[in-house]
Amino acid sequence: MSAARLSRTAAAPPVRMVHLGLGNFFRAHQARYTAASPDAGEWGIAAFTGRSSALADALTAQQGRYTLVTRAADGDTCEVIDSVVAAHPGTDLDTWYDYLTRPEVRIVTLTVTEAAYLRGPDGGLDATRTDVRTDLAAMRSDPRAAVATVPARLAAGLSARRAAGAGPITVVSCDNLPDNGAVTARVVADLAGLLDPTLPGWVRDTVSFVTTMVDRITPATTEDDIRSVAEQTGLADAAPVVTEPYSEWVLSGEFPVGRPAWEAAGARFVTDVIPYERRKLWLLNGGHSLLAYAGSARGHDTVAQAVADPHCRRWLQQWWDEAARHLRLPDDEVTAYRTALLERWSNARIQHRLAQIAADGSLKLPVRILPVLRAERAAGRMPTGAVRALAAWIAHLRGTGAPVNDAAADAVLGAAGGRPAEATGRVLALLDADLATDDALLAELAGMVGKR
Ligand SMILES: NC(=O)c1ccc[n+]([C@@H]2O[C@H](COP(=O)([O-])OP(=O)(O)OC[C@H]3O[C@@H](n4cnc5c(N)ncnc54)[C@H](O)[C@@H]3O)[C@@H](O)[C@H]2O)c1
Ligand SMILES: O=P(O)(O)OC[C@@H](O)[C@@H](O)[C@H](O)[C@H](O)CO
Repeated sequence: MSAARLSRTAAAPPVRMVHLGLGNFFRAHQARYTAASPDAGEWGIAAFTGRSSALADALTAQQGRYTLVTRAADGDTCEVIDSVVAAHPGTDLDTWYDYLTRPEVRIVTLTVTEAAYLRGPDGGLDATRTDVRTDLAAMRSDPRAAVATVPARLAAGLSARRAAGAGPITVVSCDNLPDNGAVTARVVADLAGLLDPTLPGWVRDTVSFVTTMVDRITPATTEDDIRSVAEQTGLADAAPVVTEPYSEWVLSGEFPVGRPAWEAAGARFVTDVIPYERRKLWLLNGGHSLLAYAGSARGHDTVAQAVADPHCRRWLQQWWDEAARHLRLPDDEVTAYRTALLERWSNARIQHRLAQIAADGSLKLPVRILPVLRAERAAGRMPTGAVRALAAWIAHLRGTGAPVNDAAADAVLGAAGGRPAEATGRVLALLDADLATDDALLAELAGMVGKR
């Protein structure tokens, strides 16, 4: 007998939120918080993929519903999430503009990866990029053009909202970037200013950019996951999501036109998100990046395998000791987070691939590792844990461990070849020109790269 399909039995909530970056994390996190809020019946989400239609088609066939599998070390819990009421391919710009011009649509959330913000060396939009220039030209000839980049989709959508008089809206970035609200505001304002000098002022007065720290380890779905969901639930779900039990969402900023009661589902609203963000970006994401390069170089495929390796675990503790010195949080809170991380990562039933985490190191290491490295060097110390993470990444660019998949592959691969002493200097200069003049650091780094 074939399994029953997932479908909606009650009326879908009205669309009042739009999401860009329909993938696994959004479905394990923001969509789950929304579904678990007491006012879920008022807040439906229309979600867009980056470009492709595969996930949008699969979800449309299930009326947006999907199974969220919370995978603990000792078993699974399956629940059906129904806050996503429409799923669209990212290329469907007509529908994107349609939602953004509706006054009842109050929130846009984002999980588009670090690379999608298209920042230049000064942290603002890199307007020299071909894709940005192409979008800009298209927007100038048609305000509802089929633009491709995330800053252009946001700026064009907001411009259409202004033209429609649809009023204020809140944009919530849920990507792993420090101060992600300000980053989003900056790239949108930069693009808006190039399009129409009056648009940045309207955006500043009308659009609230909220900063968030998001945490829930959510790997890519496998064929085994799809089979296991059918066995456990008796329902045929083409697009389930597997996630860990731990979940955290800390937000800071205004929602002038309302939001779901996410706090009732466990989210926390604070005035300063920075300490939480650093704790997570340095300890979890920085630790992940270290394991992605150093662990895959030792032959491991998953986080759970790497963290079970005493060498990797020692390197991790060394990195955490260095990072912890610069966190503005009570020691016991940091210790508890470290303990929780080891427990989370040791859950071998979560198959989090090191190759997935290894992608885009050129964008991740500056955020996850370099702030600690700089602070340690300024204090006159040589932070071996941070240097090891960087050295393992450079070795990965030179062919060790997980395959290279990086938004800046041409530049970093070009710099990483040749003798370790010169290669390390060239690669570091791409990340931070000042650090690349630190001779003691370069010698330490080249020594570690040379050993691999
Ligand atoms: N997976 C996790 O454990 C996790 C946890 C915390 C935060 N995040 C954040 O969420 C992001 C997405 O993770 P995921 O697991 O959902 O990945 P995913 O691959 O399942 O989905 C990513 C989504 O972003 C879109 N996208 C990718 N590049 C884009 C681009 N350049 N422009 C527009 N859209 C683009 C994709 O098309 C897809 O819709 C991460 O990069 C990270 O910033 C993920
Ligand atoms: O999702 P990315 O590619 O930014 O980073 C990979 C992992 O470090 C990340 O997904 C973590 O699992 C996540 O941030 C945990 O909350």
